[in-house]
Amino acid sequence: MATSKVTIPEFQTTPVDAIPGIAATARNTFKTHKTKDIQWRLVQLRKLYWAFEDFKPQMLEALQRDLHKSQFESLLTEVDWVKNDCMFMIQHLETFAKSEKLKAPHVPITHSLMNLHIRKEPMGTVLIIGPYNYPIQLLLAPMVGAIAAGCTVVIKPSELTPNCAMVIKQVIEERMDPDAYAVVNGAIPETNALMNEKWDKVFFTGSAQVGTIIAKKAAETLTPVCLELGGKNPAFVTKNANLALAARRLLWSKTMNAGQVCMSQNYVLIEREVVDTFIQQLHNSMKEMFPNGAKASPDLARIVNKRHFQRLKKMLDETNGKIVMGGSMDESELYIEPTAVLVNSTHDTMMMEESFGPIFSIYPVDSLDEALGIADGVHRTPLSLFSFGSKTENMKVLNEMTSGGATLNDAYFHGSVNTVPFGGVGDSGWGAYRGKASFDCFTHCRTVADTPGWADRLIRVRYMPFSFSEMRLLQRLTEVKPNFDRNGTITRGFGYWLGLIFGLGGRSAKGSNNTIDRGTSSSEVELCSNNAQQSSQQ
Ligand SMILES: NC(=O)C1=CN([C@@H]2O[C@H](COP(=O)(O)OP(=O)(O)OC[C@H]3O[C@@H](n4cnc5c(N)ncnc54)[C@H](O)[C@@H]3O)[C@@H](O)[C@H]2O)C=CC1
Ligand SMILES: CC1=C(/C=C/C(C)=C/C=C/C(C)=C/C=C/C=C(C)/C=C/C=C(C)/C=C/C=C(\C)C(=O)O)C(C)(C)CCC1
Repeated sequence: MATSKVTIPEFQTTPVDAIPGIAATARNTFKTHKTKDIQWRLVQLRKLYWAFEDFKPQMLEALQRDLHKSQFESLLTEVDWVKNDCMFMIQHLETFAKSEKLKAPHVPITHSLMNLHIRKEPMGTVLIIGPYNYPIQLLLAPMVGAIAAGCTVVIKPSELTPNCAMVIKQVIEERMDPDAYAVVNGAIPETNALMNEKWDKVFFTGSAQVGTIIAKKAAETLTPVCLELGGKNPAFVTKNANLALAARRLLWSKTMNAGQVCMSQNYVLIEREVVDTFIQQLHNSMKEMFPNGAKASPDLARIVNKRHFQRLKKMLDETNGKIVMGGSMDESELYIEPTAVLVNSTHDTMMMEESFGPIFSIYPVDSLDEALGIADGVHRTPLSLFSFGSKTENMKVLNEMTSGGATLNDAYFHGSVNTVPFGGVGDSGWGAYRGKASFDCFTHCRTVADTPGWADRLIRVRYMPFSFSEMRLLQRLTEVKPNFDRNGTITRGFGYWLGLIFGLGGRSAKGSNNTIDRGTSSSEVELCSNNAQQSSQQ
């Protein structure tokens, strides 16, 4: 456990002129193909698991020094989190990495002899850039995915959490294969030097502003990127919500890591008639969580540095709203009390800026429709949203507004599970990771056909000179007749009525007797998810 006897080396940036060599080593190692061996990857993941166990005291101490993070939070959301990630990958890697045989309905009968399958191949050499708020988890969890996928990896921790950055460097350099994995420490010059290198994928977690710089630079070499960015996340609270529960859970979201959580709520849109009760419930929850006051609590983290402290203070100084909970702060300790501000304009600083701290606004509305309109105007594609209302109201929120992820009747619980996909939508992020999605994120799904020589006569139709009689045979085998007319309306053909009468049909409306049913929705084959992801995002 954390102790002040633990020594952590002083922060040192990596010399900029060493960076091309570090990237070249990782690229050359990938070319040796050694990281492609599944057993080799498993050994790396096992080593990482034990490194996390053995370096636990240093990690807990570093998190305490950088963010004043309590041991409880550090274990739950950083150290144990990554250990659990390692175990999940170790247990499932062989399944994830298996080639997928492609068959019907994805493959037409005419192509069934060509042994179509998807090979799961590592993308290559990847760069992972991390933020400061979860300096260990948000760097190492993607790295687990990259190791599992068979990539070589260079990681760049945030310079704002220097103790964590140095412990991570020590962990990787002492315990992992130095030719395949490396850590570069530094800030903008070092990140720029890294971005001048050619990568097979860049995985970035951080602000939308820096994410834009990274995406632009990566576009110059058509390098794919996964971006995990911030957002102005709304919470909706209606008069049908359990207000005590909503208050406790939304306060929880602003106390974990002192609200420095990209998916925590920025603002709460709440029906006017329950605003007072909700505020009262927030006070009750504050008393329960912090019986001696928030400042005295050993559990509450601090703001990472003076710049971010001043940023949050400015939001509170410039608001036209009224502080209805909290409001105290102490710069010498980088402490800000969990704070709620009642506002009445979307132009308020508390609505316009991403909080990324223990402060949030409460905005009274007359209806859920009004709330949805406001949220759409503030940020159309937030990273997360939360809805506290009746079942019907929660479904309305889900149906009418998108977000990277969402939780009903709670704060960011969808993002508190390390094995389910996590990511943004639109300008809150491109791509997803965690669980199998972490493996997919760094995997190229390569479709391969292996056409047997003896089948050449059967598939002669493709060769010139073309023959229309052979084409008619091909059409008979492959053509699927539509079960809809030119207006897009389903037509109920003879087959449908016959099926209905004999109790066989009605499940799907088939248009004509000639329809070849290849299935429409469900598939027996789990197609590699990365293909769909890549094409929808680039
Ligand atoms: N979607 C997600 O999973 C998460 C998103 N975030 C977002 O990250 C932000 C807070 O984290 P920060 O560390 O402050 O983000 P940041 O964007 O300032 O820094 C992230 C990384 O980029 C590097 N960097 C900073 N400025 C750069 C520049 N001009 N050129 C090249 N590299 C640069 C930093 O050294 C750091 O490693 C918030 O906006 C938050 O919403 C944070 C955590 C998780
Ligand atoms: C159900 C059964 C049992 C009881 C189980 C219980 C009580 C489970 C409770 C689990 C809870 C409350 C877990 C809470 C976890 C919160 C976490 C891990 C938060 C994580 C936050 C993170 C990682 C933040 C990330 C930030 C990011 C990405 C960001 O800035 O964007 C029994 C009693 C065990 C019996 C069996 C059944």
